Amino acid sequence: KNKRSLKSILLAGSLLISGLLSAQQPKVLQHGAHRVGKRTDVEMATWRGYGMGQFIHWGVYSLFGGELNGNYYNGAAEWIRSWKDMPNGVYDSAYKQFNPSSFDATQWAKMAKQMGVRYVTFTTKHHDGFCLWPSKYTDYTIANSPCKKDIVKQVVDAYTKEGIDVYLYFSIMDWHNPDWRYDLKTKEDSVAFERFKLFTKKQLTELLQQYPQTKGLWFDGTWDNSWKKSGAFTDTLEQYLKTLHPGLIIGSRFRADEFGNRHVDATGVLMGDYEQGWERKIPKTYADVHGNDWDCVMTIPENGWGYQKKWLGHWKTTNEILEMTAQCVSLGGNFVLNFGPKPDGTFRPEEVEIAKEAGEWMKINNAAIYNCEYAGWEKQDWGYYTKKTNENKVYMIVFNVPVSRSLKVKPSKNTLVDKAYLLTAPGKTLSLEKLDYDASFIQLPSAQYKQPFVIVLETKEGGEKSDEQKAKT
Ligand SMILES: C[C@@H]1O/C(=N\OC(=O)Nc2ccccc2)[C@@H](O)[C@H](O)[C@@H]1O
Repeated sequence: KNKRSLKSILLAGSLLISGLLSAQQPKVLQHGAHRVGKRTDVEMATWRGYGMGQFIHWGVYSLFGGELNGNYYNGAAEWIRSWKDMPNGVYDSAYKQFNPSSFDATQWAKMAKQMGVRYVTFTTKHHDGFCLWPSKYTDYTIANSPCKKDIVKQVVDAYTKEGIDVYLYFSIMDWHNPDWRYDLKTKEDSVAFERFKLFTKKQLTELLQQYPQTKGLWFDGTWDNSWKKSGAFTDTLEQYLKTLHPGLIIGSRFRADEFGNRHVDATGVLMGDYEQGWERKIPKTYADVHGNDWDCVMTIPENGWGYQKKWLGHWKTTNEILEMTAQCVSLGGNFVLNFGPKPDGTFRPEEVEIAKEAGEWMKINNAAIYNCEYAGWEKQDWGYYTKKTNENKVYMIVFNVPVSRSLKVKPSKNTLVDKAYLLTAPGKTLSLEKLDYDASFIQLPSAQYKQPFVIVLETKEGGEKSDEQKAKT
């Protein structure tokens, strides 16, 4: 009798515990992702084909360039207001000196066009709360600086005129707004943050209404508890913005679900139109992107997005930047390079040089970057494959020529290479030496390969047998 009752107690206990555990795993989320898999509309297809983009961080922080009284801030220059050696009064009055005498949005847009970027993400308001457009909802804007110009409008108009799509960076975290909260611990916190959420909605509405050419919003400053506790609000706000601006593209850094998860909701689905977590890092393999759209945002120096008087450590060469671009496109993403204009509105000479050199390469080789996707072929040491979307063309972007000058090519299953030639010499077919069932060597003509270059592989179905067919022979 005792044994039986003990058994029934244990059984009841285990049912209770498993019930509680399963209660923590939500079956259906109210405020999680509303779509599984990639967006399939034309706006997102355009975004997917960009290949290369430009990021621009510009604002009051640019005045300091990471330095104050001869001392350098040991962090990202656009965070200098948070430096313990920066008296708030000094930073918060600095906007009265913001007067970029050499700012010329058309020049910026032409440099970007020459570089070959297809989209730009521009800082409308960074964490410091200073607005580069004349917002009606705060005095802390460009309208009350000596500059007075509507910088956002000039950038949107100039880049759009050059055929470069514009995305607006917006920081939710706003150090200047007294209603901003890092966390919601008290009733007062919640009352203030309700005001802050309304302020945020109003500013985003005015950005989309005043700059309707905008293709998307790049959100930042959404990692604090106050925002993570506002999952329902972020969901409602995202749906409101997309209703206000059909086709709008918003990445995964915006939303939180009702459990405070960001980027990926409690059921493991990405919230947002693309993964926005690849910041200064690139996925190693295609598996790492989990079938999502994504882009990588990258600084030229090791870190730091706003103008920095001194670039600490290593800054990337043009070839490194081209290789990162090829690497991102080869894994189905876009590569976005950041520029930090100086307070006067001009760029550092290193940035101008990189834009020029990258542009010279892109002018010749952009077929392997624009409207290309993951090819699914086995990666080889010589470089990266990209595949032209909706065409039987695979590109080899070659960075490392082996001493043998033989480049190994192993097409994906049931794909044959019909023809191979240098992108710059389509009339001269390259010889393909069959190695075994599924690989070939392309023998490069003897030459000095000083620059990365592209080989075009025209493909067709057939050829390589499947494993079970092989087994029969
Ligand atoms: C693009 C950068 O974005 C930021 N922060 O990004 C992140 O916090 N990134 C992040 C954090 C954790 C994981 C992955 C990315 C900003 O603070 C910075 O000033 C710059 O605007």
